[in-house]
Amino acid sequence: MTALLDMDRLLDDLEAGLRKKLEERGVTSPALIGIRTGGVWLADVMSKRLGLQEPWGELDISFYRDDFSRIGLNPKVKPSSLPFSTEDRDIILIDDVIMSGRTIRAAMNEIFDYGRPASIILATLVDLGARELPVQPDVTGRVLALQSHQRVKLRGPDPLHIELQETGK
Ligand SMILES: O=P(O)(O)OC[C@H]1O[C@H](OP(=O)(O)OP(=O)(O)O)[C@H](O)[C@@H]1O
Ligand SMILES: O=c1cc[nH]c(=O)[nH]1
Repeated sequence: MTALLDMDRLLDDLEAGLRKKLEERGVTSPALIGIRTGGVWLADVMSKRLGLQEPWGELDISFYRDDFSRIGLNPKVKPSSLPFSTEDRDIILIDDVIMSGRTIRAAMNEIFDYGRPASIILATLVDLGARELPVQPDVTGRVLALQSHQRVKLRGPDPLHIELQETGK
């Protein structure tokens, strides 16, 4: 296990970036959605930091993954829970990590099944690059370049830490 980053600073940077983006876009009443599982604790933390009054939502994108027919359904999958319609809303979509972009592609497909949003701001705590789809975060805490055999796992919120994993490939 390796602590690669100052996690408090990372959260501060993500919050500051989000505040700036919301101001730029003139968004005053965003609806926040976290992607399970890594985006859920982060949605909770950011909702509090941004002082959002409305409950945030959780997306489980398992059914929307592009390899669903290959991997089938994990028994731990729970239905998504959005306590609001996304129709005409300004959405903050949040996740701990972005790499290929496939999770975000799946999340956006699911969001549109709940209604057509007015806009989406994508925020990720860590951006690993190595994109396979043209999906970029609007706000990110830190860009981190890994070697091809490395992966990271973010765990939070208490204690908030990042694990570096060697895949052996
Ligand atoms: O951009 P991508 O290549 O799709 O990778 C990003 C996703 O990978 C991790 O999720 P994971 O599938 O490991 O599940 P978890 O959130 O339950 O840890 C992370 O939390 C992101 O959701
Ligand atoms: O290293 C990685 C790659 C994708 N998603 C993660 O959470 N970590």
